[in-house]
Amino acid sequence: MIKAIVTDIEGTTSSLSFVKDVLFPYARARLPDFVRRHREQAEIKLLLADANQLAGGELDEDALIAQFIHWIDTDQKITPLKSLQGLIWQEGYRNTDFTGHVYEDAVRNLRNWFGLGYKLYVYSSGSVQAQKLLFGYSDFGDLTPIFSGYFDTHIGGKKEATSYERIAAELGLPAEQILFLSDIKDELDAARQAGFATCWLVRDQAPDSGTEHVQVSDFDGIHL
Ligand SMILES: CSCCC(=O)C(=O)COP(=O)(O)O
Ligand SMILES: [Mg+2]
Repeated sequence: MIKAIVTDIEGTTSSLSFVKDVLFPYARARLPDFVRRHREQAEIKLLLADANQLAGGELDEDALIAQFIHWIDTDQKITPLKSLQGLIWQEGYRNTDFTGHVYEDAVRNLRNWFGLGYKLYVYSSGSVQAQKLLFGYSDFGDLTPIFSGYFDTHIGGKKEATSYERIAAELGLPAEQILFLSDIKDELDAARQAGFATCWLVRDQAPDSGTEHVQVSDFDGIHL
C-alpha cells in the first residue's frame, strides 16, 4: 500500500519549457553579475570553491563563470550550479518576473492526496531552495504546505538507486510503500531498482512499449 509520493518537477509537475525557456535563461543572463556582486558572501564563496574543485582546476573568476555557463548550456546537474541558480531565481520570484509553472492536474491531485493523508515529497535536481521557490510562488499560490520534505542532488544523483535507498531511509518507510513520479526512464529505473513503485509521466511524449513502469499522460491517470 502506497503511503508516500515522491515527485520530480521538470516534465512531471511542471513543464519542460518553464525550466528550459524561463528559469535557465534567467539565471544564465544574471549569473556573471550575481557572482561578482556576492563573491564575498560566505555561502557564495563555498559554492564557488566547490564548483572550482569539480571543474578540476584553479579557475579564476571569469573562467569559473564561463564554466557555470557551459554547465547551464549543457543542462548538467552539478550541485553548486543548482544552488547558484536557486539563489538567482529567488530574485526573479520575489520581483514577480515569473511564477512557478505547475500543471493544473498535478496541483489538483497533489492537493487531493494530501487531503487523503498521503505524505508528499519532492526530489529534483534543482536545489531544495529552488524547489521551495517554485512551489511557494506557483501559478496556484503557495503549495509548500502540502509537502512534507524536499530532496536534491545532495542526497545523490537521480539516476542512482542508492539515492532512492537513502530517501526511503529518511522517510522511514519500506521502499515499496513509496511511489516515485518522473518523466525520465533512467530515474524511474533507479527508483525501481531500490524497490520503489514507479509511474512515468509521459505527458507529450509517445508512450514507450516494453517498459515495466506504469505510464500516464497526466496526474489524473495515477491511481493509488
Ligand atoms: C526546482 S526547479 C528547477 C529544476 C532544475 O533546475 C532542473 O535541473 C530540473 O531537474 P528535475 O530533476 O526536476 O528534472
Ligand atoms: Mg524531470
